[in-house]
Formats: sequence, C-alpha cells, structure tokens
Amino acid sequence: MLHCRFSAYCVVADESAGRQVPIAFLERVKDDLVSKYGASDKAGTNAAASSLNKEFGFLLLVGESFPIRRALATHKNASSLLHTSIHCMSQVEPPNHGSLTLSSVGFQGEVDKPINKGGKSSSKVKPLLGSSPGSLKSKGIGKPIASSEKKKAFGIVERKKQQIEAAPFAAKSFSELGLPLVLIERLEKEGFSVPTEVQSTAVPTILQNHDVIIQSYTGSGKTLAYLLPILSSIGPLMNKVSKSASGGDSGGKMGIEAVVVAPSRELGMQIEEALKKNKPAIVVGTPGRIAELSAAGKLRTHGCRYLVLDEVDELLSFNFWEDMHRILEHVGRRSGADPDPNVKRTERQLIMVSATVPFSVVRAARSWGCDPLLVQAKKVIPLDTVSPSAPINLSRPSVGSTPDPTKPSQASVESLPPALKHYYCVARLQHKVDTMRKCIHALDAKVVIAFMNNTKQLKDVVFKEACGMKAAELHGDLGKLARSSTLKKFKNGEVRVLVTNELSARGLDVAECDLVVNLDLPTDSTHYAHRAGRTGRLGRDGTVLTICEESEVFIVKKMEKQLGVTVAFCDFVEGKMLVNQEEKALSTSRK
Ligand SMILES: Nc1ncnc2c1ncn2[C@@H]1O[C@H](COP(=O)(O)OP(=O)(O)OP(=O)(O)O)[C@@H](O)[C@H]1O
Repeated sequence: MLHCRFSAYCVVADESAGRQVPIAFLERVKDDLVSKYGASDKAGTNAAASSLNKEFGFLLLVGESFPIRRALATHKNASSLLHTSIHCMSQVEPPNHGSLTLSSVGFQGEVDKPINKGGKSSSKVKPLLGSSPGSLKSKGIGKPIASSEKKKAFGIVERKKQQIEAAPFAAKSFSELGLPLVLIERLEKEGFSVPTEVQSTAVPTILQNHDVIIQSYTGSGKTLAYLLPILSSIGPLMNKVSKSASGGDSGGKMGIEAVVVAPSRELGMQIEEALKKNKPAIVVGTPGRIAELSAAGKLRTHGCRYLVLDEVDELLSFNFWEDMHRILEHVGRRSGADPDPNVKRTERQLIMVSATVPFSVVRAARSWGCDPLLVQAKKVIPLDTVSPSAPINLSRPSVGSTPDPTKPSQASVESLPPALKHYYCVARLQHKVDTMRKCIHALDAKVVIAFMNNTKQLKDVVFKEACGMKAAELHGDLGKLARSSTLKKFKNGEVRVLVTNELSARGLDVAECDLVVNLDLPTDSTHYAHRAGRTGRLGRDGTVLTICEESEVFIVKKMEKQLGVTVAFCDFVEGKMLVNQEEKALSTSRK
C-alpha cells in the first residue's frame, strides 16, 4: 500500500486555486483511490477526500501517487492537466504507470537528468537572451547562477543601464527549455507540447536562478511559466545545480520549498492540522492565510527556496501590506542579504507575476529582489534599465509625464491578448441587460462573462434571468461549494452567462469564453485589462463589450487611450451588431 500514503506534497490554501477543483473531481479522486486500493484503504481515502472537500482549500495529496499533478494543480491553470492525469492514474500502476508521480520521477531513486543546467545534454538548449551563445556567455547569461555574488560576478550589475533586447525566443518544444525529461514527457502526454512565448523566455531564466518579474498579457500561460522551473527544481527533480544554488540542503529535506502567494479571499478552512501532519513542498495561499500560519509558527518557511507573488500588483495594495511584509521577511532569505546566524535560512528566489506591472512593482522588485530581470514574451531586461517614464505596460502615466495620444501605448501589446476586439455601446441603466442579450445573439456568443460592480444588482440580473438565457451568479457572498458548482456548470455549458464581479476578474481561466461584457464600468484601465483578459485566452478570438450610459462615454474613451486599443462604438439592430466605422477609423488613426 505504498502508494496510499497520504503524505502531503502540496497544500492549496488559495481560493482561486480551489475554485478550479470541482467537487465532482474530488469525488472521482476518492472513488479512484477506493477502487484502486480496495476497501481496506477506504478510511484513508475518505480522510483524504474529506480534507479535499473542506472548501477545496485543502488538498494534501499524495506523496507517492499524485504529487506532480497535484503540484501543477495548485494553481488555476493546471486544472486541465490535472483532470486528464486522473484518467491516466487509473490505467496503470505506479511506479511505472505513466502518470507523473514522485516515484515515477525518481523521488526515492535516481533523479532524471535535466537536459540543461550545464550538463552534457545541454547542447539542445537555446541561449536565453537572444544573439549568439558566445556573446551571452561572455556576459554571464546562460549559466546557472548560485548566489547574488555570482550574479554580480557574471556581470549583470555591470550591465545596469544596458537594455538587452532578446532576439525572438519562441521555443518549439518544452525540451528546448532545460526542463527535466520526465516533466517534458508528462507535459506532452497531457497535450502541452509547445511552450508559449512567455514560457519560452521565463523558464530558462528562472532555471538560472534569477529573480524575475514575469509580465505578459492575460491568458498567455504565466502560471506554468513559473511552475515548471519550480517543479523541476524541487523534490525528486532537484538537481545538483539547484542544490548548490540554494546553498546545499535547503533547510530540511522536503520542507516547504516554494510559497506561492495569490490575492484572493482567505479560506475559512483550517489547514493547521494538515500542516502538522504533513510536510508540503509547495504552499499556495492568500497573504492573510500564509502570514497568519507563519506568525503562529505553523508554517515554517525559512528554508523556502522560491517565493512567487502572483498578481503582484494586487498584492502590493494597501490591504495586503502587513501580511506581505511578514511573508517577505519570513520566506527564505532575501538574496544577497546578510545571513542571520541565529536563523538558518535559505536564499530564496523571488518571482513576481502579473499582466499589469505598474512602476510600483518595479520598485518593489528592486528592493526585495537581487538584480531582478523583467521577463516578457520575447525579451529579458535588467530591471535597472526600466524607468518610471517608460512604463513597461499598463502602469498609470507617471507624475509629470503626459501620454501622447497619437502614439500607441505599450499597454495593449503587453497586457491584453492581441486578438481581442473591444467595443462599447450606450444604453440606459434599465436597458443594459437587454443590450447584452442582443449582443450575445448578434455574436452568437456561447460562453459569456458579464461583470458588474454591485452584488445586489448582480443578483437581480440573474434572478430575473432578464437576459433570457441561462445565467448564474458568482461572487464572494456565495459559499465555496456554491461557487464551485456554478463554475462547473459554466464550464460544462449548462450556464451560458456568468454574472460576476471583480472576484473573477483575475485568474479565472475558462478557455472557451468568447465574450466579456462590462455591464458596469471597471474602476480603471488595469481592472479593464484583467476583466477583458477572461476572453481571448491563449490565442483564441474574443470580444469585449462595455455597455455604458451616455455620461460615462468619456471614461471609456479615457481607458481606450490608456490601454492603447481601439474601443469602437457599436449598436445592435435587427439582430446584428453595427460598428460605427467612422469612429473606428478615427480611433484607428489616433493610434
Ligand atoms: N504551453 C501551453 N500549451 C497549451 N496550453 C497552455 C500552455 N501553457 C498554458 N496553457 C493553458 O493556457 C491557459 C492560460 O494560462 P494561464 O492561466 O497561466 O495564463 P495567465 O497568463 O496566467 O493569465 P492571467 O494573467 O489571466 O492569469 C490555461 O488554461 C493553461 O492551462
């Protein structure tokens, strides 16, 4: 019964992650375990399932049988990988059962050799930062870097003001990125064969131990961009380079090695008990929950090697400051900081992630990280070269700088999926829902997310089913079970229109979503970008319609400028969407 040991590999304490694990899936896990290991283990499986069921915030699975897909499942985007993994699991027996498990990747045995990391097999790996390998090597890029001193020795600091424009680096397969073979094979088996652009750039950079900000448009695959290098460097896949980079044994074998912080509502669930019994390698949590557990001494993160701040611009908001401060102080040791002889700490690697990176994030990365790099789809830039007057994307215009409306801002290019189409139309408050209905019919949209600001009004919209089609509400007032069941219905097509609020603006990944409607205006262009980014994910087509009142048109125009996109006026007549070409032309000529 080796494979029934429920040793923890990963704890999810994050609502957004939990949302992605529907109850039916948990039931399947339970059934799967029972049928696989027999009645004698039912108690064990029930225990596991019930901890899963606890608000989905749980999940401690499973030392031997589940770990990597669990780890992948710790975050929103890995849910598809996770679902298919379950199928594989029931087909073959571990340890050679084909699914990605600790034992299958050599947790207790030999570790698969990574393709990169300076080993002989690294010849396949492309250089990281464009141009020729030789020139990069001479600059110290492309080599593993173990510590801040080494980073400096390699000349990164010396290149302070120099912007490195990477040649387009679009790997055609994951094997070009320096990941362990077993992970690549598993990814390919699950249908992930070509890395996205940001993954192509971020994975090798993180594998080389740089502190980074990953900035790329919504739906471009940022989650795997940081998860893959972490997964390949912890537990069974930890290789010599990682070990030396972390200064040897990272403060306790199989202790917490990565903390992923994401800004969503805290879970009400209790995970202390689980943490006591188990020793997770990856912890995903909200700032409040992680800080609370850390302060109570229930989450020991001094030996942690990775600190990921997902949706970092949100995490920097005032609400989170106190908790974030604690996390930054207690998760590993800041690279280059003087080690405190009283506390054995591991040097940590800081990874910040968002589609929207205002300059405050750059500032924060500079003070919390060590020579951080900005990683975007096709380039890697030392952060020192980014100035407030040259925002890297959607940052609000800095004080004293006047945006030039004749020039397209970088915002659209870097924060919003390029294929998105943006429209607005004017309607009175009481006609907004009807306008949305017309739009859905005109575009024949199948999977629609409608954003509102006020929960009560949101409920009214759904209650009246005024849009004449199956709608459901999703907001923080609902219990977590209700939320997950709504999401499940939305994902499987039972619900066509999901009426929601800011809760869903970040992170919600429903690939098929083809229309986003702003029934209420977002508070600013950053919020617009995250809402809009729920559609057009990973290169798919998507449309965003903002329905505003006459008095609000100027706000749409302002956001249009800030975002650097065309938001064309449209109307709905006789079942068709009419776009004001004149305005569109005007708008385009402005860009
Ligand atoms: N290489 C890949 N091949 C195929 N699908 C991928 C790949 N990488 C990621 N995906 C899928 O693309 C979707 C979007 O990924 P993800 O949620 O990480 O985007 P994101 O950039 O973090 O978006 P957001 O900024 O909105 O959070 C997910 O469903 C994910 O599983």
